[in-house]
Amino acid sequence: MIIEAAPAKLNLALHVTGRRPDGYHLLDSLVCFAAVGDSIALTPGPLSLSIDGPFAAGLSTDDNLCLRAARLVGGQAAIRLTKALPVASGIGGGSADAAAVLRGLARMGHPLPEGTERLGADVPVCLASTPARMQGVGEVLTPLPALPPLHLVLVNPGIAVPTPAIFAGLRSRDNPPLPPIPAFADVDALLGWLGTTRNDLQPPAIAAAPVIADVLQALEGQGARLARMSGSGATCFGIFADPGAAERAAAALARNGWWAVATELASAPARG
Ligand SMILES: C[C@@](CO)(OP(=O)(O)O)[C@H](O)COP(=O)(O)OP(=O)(O)OC[C@H]1O[C@@H](n2ccc(N)nc2=O)[C@H](O)[C@@H]1O
Ligand SMILES: Nc1ncnc2c1ncn2[C@@H]1O[C@H](COP(=O)(O)OP(=O)(O)O)[C@@H](O)[C@H]1O
Repeated sequence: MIIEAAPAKLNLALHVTGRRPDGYHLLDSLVCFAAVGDSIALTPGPLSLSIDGPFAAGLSTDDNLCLRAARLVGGQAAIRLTKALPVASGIGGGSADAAAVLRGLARMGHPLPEGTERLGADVPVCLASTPARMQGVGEVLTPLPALPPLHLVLVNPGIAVPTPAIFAGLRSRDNPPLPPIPAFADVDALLGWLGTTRNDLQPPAIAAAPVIADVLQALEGQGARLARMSGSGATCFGIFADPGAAERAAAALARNGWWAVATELASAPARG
């Protein structure tokens, strides 16, 4: 059996810089991955999918990105998806799962295909699951040096936010790109740089789901040095000073009935 982790994707900064004629938006995003995520297990055999884990109930086994990824390369395997991330939540769960299936099938002899952004705009960046600048509609990737260690809390208030509706709610589609991304010497340097950036999808997401503003305020109230939404929401992240502060904040925010986890950055996926 082959096991692949599918780490949660975080857009630490996300600028929307334009729109293509087909309606897809041009992005400029600093993307990294957390040490929390879904898990994929592949066993050689006829193609099938089973799903377990805390968020399994939100998903269908028919039209699932795991199966679409396997079909793209003609992979034959029984796929078991353990769904630990909330669905449709701005942390790339479906894209991370599809990328993990492709990585696993590559280990079984199916080379990684071209054009994986057709499965989902976040699939290319999820294939490497290491820090990157993501541009184009998600397919233009520039790998970045390792980020400084981060003490993160991820919080989702339990509402699924549909990505197309959030893009449709943008007031401005031609925003400035990210400033140049330096190699960050430490977390203070990263926080200083992040302070000059935004998530352009945050205002339309808050308009659609005002509880996101409550989540951000609650993260700040727990001492987050930066609180921001990831992707099209509704998951938000906080960057804390140390692991203890992150653990205490996650425990306090979970008492609101929210999904809240303290975590770190992911290490690069194992190759095998
Ligand atoms: C916004 C981002 C930022 O990382 O993250 P999430 O909120 O999904 O995590 C991604 O670009 C989302 O990626 P993903 O969720 O894979 O998107 P897709 O399935 O390809 O597209 C869903 C829909 O979002 C819109 N979309 C997506 C990507 C993009 N660059 N421009 C868009 O306008 C389109 O309306 C598209 O039909
Ligand atoms: N394996 C999967 N995990 C999550 N969502 C999936 C999966 N397969 C298909 N989907 C569908 O993709 C949509 C986007 O989900 P997801 O990738 O979790 O969003 P986001 O990138 O915003 O976190 C959902 O509406 C969901 O029904």
